[in-house]
Amino acid sequence: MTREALREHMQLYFIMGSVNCKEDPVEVLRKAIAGGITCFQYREKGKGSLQGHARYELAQKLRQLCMDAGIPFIVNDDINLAIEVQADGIHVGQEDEPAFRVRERIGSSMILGVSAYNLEEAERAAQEGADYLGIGPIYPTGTKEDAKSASGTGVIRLIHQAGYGLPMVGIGGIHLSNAWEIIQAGADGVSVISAISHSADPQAAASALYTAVQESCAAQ
Ligand SMILES: Cc1ncsc1CCOP(=O)(O)O
Ligand SMILES: C=C1C=NC(C)=NC1=N
Repeated sequence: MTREALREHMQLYFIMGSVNCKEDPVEVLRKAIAGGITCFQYREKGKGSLQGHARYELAQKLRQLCMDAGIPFIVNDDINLAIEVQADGIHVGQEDEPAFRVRERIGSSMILGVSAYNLEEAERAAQEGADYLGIGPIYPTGTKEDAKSASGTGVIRLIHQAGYGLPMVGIGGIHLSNAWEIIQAGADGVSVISAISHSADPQAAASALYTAVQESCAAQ
């Protein structure tokens, strides 16, 4: 996938695992896709997350939905699972395996996403061959227990101005009301968990977010 195609897919990047969903994760993803998400990450983490065969089974089902919809299916942290289900990509955080080692394992065909909290981490990720950056937490979030303190959109502006040219999304506490600020700061899109996964109507939530991002991009 070209960098520009990937940039397009970064517009509305939904992330979730069974822990983040009140109803069946497969149904939540189906509705989110119907609402217009442009990328999906399977992040099965935290208390009560699935392991072993159940984890693999769910990954396979979610991957099939993404394949049918033509959107990238990314796996968080679990490189073995990503390879096993032939995911389109893998996303790693700063406390996971170093990006350059992940790249060695997955080769150049898979998408490699890297989390960055500040300019220094973004710089290192760019040097180590990341295909896109996830910057955050931007706003306070209750979804990731060990999240660092919310940095605000300044760090997105800083990284955008550094001009690495990498597609990037903001993440952390992003909702309909603040999505425009992420784009205005220079990100190519927004990444959300609870704004969609906790919604009573994931399709409507995704659709409204997608429209907000589209309008913000047009205003840039
Ligand atoms: C995985 C992750 N990384 C930084 S914040 C976060 C959680 C984002 O969840 P939400 O969109 O519900 O705030
Ligand atoms: C922590 C994360 C930051 N950014 C993205 C896109 N995914 C993540 N899991």
